[in-house]
Amino acid sequence: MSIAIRLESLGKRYRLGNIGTGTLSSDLNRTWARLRGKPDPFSKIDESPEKTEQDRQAVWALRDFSLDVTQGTILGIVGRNGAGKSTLLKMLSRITAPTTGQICVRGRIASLLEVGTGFHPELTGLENIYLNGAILGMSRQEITSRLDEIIEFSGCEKFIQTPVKRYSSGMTVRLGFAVAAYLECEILVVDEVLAVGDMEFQRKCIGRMRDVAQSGRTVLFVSHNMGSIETLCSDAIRIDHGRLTDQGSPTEVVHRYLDAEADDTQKKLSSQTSRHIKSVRLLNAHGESRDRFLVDDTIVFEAELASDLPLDDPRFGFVISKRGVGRIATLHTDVQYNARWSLSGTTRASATWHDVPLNVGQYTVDASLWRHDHELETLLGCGQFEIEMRDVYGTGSLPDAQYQGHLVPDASWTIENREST
Ligand SMILES: Nc1ncnc2c1ncn2[C@@H]1O[C@H](COP(=O)(O)OP(=O)(O)OP(=O)(O)O)[C@@H](O)[C@H]1O
Repeated sequence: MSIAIRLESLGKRYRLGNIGTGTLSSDLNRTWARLRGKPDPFSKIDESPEKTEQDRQAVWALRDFSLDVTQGTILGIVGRNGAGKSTLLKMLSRITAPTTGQICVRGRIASLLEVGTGFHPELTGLENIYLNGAILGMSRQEITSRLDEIIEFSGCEKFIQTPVKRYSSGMTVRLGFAVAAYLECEILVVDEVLAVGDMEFQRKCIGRMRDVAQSGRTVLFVSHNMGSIETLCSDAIRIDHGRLTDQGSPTEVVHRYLDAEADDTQKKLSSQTSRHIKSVRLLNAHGESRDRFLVDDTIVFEAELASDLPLDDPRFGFVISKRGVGRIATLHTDVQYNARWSLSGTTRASATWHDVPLNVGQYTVDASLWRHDHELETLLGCGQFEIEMRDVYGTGSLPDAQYQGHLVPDASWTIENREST
């Protein structure tokens, strides 16, 4: 098989803006010092003197990145937030230029990155299809021959003469995907598109990406949804702090990634000095340490508690909060454990939350130990986890956390038609 993409020692450095000091006079002082070639009077004392000013104001989003992708591969790209995945795709799509290294690509690249990238908001859906086709170097006739497929896949036929700025984010993604997947290209680059849109749309996208790869084209696919990486991709890589850290079959790469993430959380916890709450772990129903779950999964919240002196009648609990929303639920011995207990030596306390009905999102866990009304210790954010989507109702329609709330209720409907008399 021939090589479709070759990346050689690729690197991307972003320059960071100078953050203000907080007062106008200090900002002027800093500028005056810089103009005279003097050191910044407000620099932090732990900044190492060997680092140049340029180093300090820059972040390497991707560094020394070399990779060959063979034609016809569906390459899954995993890595935590800020690892450098989008930067890689943006460089491939020529949205941003590399700072170092080389990109050799055989063929045209169609990409679907953030929602709406590549669309002109004032132009209609139809005009945008022609615009994107023209950017890929297709003739008007070639684009016209693909038009029906694109419009049908997008499901936007009624609105195809409407400016894209009036589209909902779901419609924009559907049209964006259709344009990227049906226009003539040899390489398709897709960033996190499945996070938007419903189950039916996801199925269609996955099917289409498979078709694209079967016709010998190459697909690069970034997702935080490990399930879709495993089912869709033929190969996978992991990026960590801008570097390529793993490569192999999707199942192997995903498992090693999840294990490393779980280990990392554990290390962070053990570096916190705490007197009583020694560690907090999240486990799945099989007792495996995890920080990603699906809607309706069972999650076990487990803490190791310690006390030099025996402690009678302690009170212990976990508070689960959703990022940007606040407290969502509490698991607490006060209300859920109906027996007396004590803390002596090391004690393991675990709360099993069955069929967790939390909607997609990122959650944090605080742990708190009390005795009577006296707070002994609270660890804020000592655990975190992510809930990923699952078709819990088997209807193909998913509740969107933004519109339908943060819970996925275990509900069923009865609808009866009464004869009108
Ligand atoms: N335009 C920019 N200016 C400065 N820094 C940037 C810019 N874009 C990205 N970065 C930084 O580069 C690093 C890699 O970011 P990137 O968006 O590629 O990560 P990612 O793996 O795609 O993350 P996510 O999964 O959250 O989308 C991060 O530290 C980010 O803050």
